[in-house]
Amino acid sequence: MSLLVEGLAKRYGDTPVFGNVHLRLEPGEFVAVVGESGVGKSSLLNCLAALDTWSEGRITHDGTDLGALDEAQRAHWRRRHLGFVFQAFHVLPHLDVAQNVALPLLLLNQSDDARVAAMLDAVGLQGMGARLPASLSGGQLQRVAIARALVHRPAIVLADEPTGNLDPDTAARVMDLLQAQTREHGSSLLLVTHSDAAAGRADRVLRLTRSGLQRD
Ligand SMILES: Nc1ncnc2c1ncn2[C@@H]1O[C@H](COP(=O)(O)OP(=O)(O)OP(=O)(O)O)[C@@H](O)[C@H]1O
Repeated sequence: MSLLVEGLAKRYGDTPVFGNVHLRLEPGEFVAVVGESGVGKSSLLNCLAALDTWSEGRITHDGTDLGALDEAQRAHWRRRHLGFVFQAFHVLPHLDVAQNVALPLLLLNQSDDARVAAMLDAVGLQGMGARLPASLSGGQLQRVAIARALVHRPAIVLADEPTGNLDPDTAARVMDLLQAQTREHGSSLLLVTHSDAAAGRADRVLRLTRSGLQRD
């Protein structure tokens, strides 16, 4: 069930962003991607999530060539295999906490209130399911986002600067949680970060430059 990236290149129009990116993300592995601002880390993550297209190369997951899927098939692949955590949380403001966490299961026709409640417990938000996001702190919102990214037990969790908006203590607690939860579910975790503290927790740290992705 590894995610394999071979010779990936990304351009926006005629402007190259990165090229020659190779990566094998193994089940259960935690990889951090670091790199200068603007080098294309978020663009790479969007390619890995099949949210954006790439200019050259191949991404395969468990033998499925993501580039060969049409839009509907990509969406299906994302729903089934992927959890995504963003710096800006991206919880839906008009849904309550439990409804936000339940969303991936709903989209898979696998609604499971007990699983949602267990996930809220696991991230320390027990009893807060009926609260609206506007009434939560940044750390609490990021825990909602982590619960939502993991509730459907995805094989791959992609996290783009998930602690970027949090103070150091809250960031450390959110990272503890993200690591514990991905470990418990056997998910691979790919984390894009500017934080040395967050990167230092990873099994491997890779640096993205214009010419590829290398061990830091
Ligand atoms: N949709 C787009 N169209 C054109 N250029 C884009 C687009 N998205 C990003 N870029 C450019 O591609 C480059 C890489 O951007 P990206 O956000 O992936 O970098 P990053 O490494 O994640 O940066 P940061 O660490 O600051 O978040 C930047 O020069 C950015 O301006």
